[in-house]
Amino acid sequence: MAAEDHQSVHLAVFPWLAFGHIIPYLELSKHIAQKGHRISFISTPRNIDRLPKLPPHLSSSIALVKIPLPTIAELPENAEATMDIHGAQMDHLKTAFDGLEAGLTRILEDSRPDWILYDFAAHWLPPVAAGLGISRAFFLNINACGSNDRTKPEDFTVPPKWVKFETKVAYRRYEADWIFGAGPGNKTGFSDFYRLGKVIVGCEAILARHCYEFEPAWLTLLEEIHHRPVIPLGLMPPKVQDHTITNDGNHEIWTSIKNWLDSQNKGSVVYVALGSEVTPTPDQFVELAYGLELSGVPFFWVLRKVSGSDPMELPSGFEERVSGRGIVWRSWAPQLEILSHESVGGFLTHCGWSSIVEGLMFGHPLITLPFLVDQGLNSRVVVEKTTRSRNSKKRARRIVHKGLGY
Ligand SMILES: C[C@@H]1O[C@H](OP(=O)(O)OP(=O)(O)OC[C@H]2O[C@@H](n3ccc(=O)[nH]c3=O)[C@H](O)[C@@H]2O)[C@H](O)[C@H](O)[C@H]1O
Repeated sequence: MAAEDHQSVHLAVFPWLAFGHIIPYLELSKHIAQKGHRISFISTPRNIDRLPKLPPHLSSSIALVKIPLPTIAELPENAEATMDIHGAQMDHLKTAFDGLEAGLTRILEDSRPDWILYDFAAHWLPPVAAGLGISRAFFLNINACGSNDRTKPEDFTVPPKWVKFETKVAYRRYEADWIFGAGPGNKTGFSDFYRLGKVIVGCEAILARHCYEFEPAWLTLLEEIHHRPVIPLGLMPPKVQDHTITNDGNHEIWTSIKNWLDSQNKGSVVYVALGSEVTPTPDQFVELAYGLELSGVPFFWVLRKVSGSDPMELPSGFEERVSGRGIVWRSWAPQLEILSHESVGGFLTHCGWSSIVEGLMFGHPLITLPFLVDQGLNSRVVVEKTTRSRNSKKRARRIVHKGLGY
């Protein structure tokens, strides 16, 4: 709603620490600021410093507010900026995130925004905001089917009993076990689903990075089971220029990557990336390397540097054997730029929701390799939705762009 139709409102925006959340939250903040409203975008200093540059005309409407993450001995120095953490360290990161409660409460007490837009992890936030008279919305930037809670692993391997429409979207048993393993075993004792349940119960509206054109059933179900308005925002396909993480020496990086892509045949390269939170086990990692080697196709593999776990060694002689045909990239990659290059012809993805949207917006065939959280569901939803039609590439592009009226 444009501000001139109503008075301008002030929204505090508080995403989870991974860039798969931060980027869509920042995109949404820009759309809202564009309508004449004021934003306080809150995250840790390192994440704020790495945000893509704001468009000059919005910089006065979007305040970037830094809130230092409490230091936890078990966490590497810049854990939230790189997400190069795994297993128990993710639990420690969520404990550190919970340690932001006092600082965020002070920010809200001082600035008194009209609304706060928050993410799945801040289970403690709704009562704090309600106590200050601040209205609350939860921005669900994962697939709508990822938010339906269950109570034990086996419940996850079939669609929930309250789903009345035909679907095969459910977890594999190993994915369901991961969810429970990430829950009771972790330091804070909260599983992601516990956090999700608390933030949904505590909000007055759910904004969803989704659109009825992609699939209406889960969105409608969300409203029915949570008895709250669900506002689909569309799939929010980002613009390349709005996506570039700053101060990572981007221009030189992109130039070197582009030169290699330019040397490959059109549509020949498989782009391989597992988002900002996934750390494969050493065995999974080696299997992925052998798979790429045996495929015989050119590839660009974004390889997560892992801290605090077993060394992730590539099979001996791997890089020599694939030299010239495959690139192993060991730091943050300009993903959107790479996906936009004409030499890329396929995307092997962990099925993080942002990566799926980005793969679909360029009409790339997706090779789905889900690992955790909602990724298994995202994989099944995409397969269920985009393989039905004859020309799924065109349909995928159309759905993504129609979703936000692009
Ligand atoms: C939403 C949810 O949060 C997490 O997202 P995660 O960061 O892992 O993955 P994406 O959602 O693809 O988001 C990753 C984002 O980082 C960008 N990127 C990543 C790596 C890189 O080297 N360069 C980049 O530009 C990428 O373009 C995308 O925008 C969980 O997985 C969850 O499953 C997912 O649905």
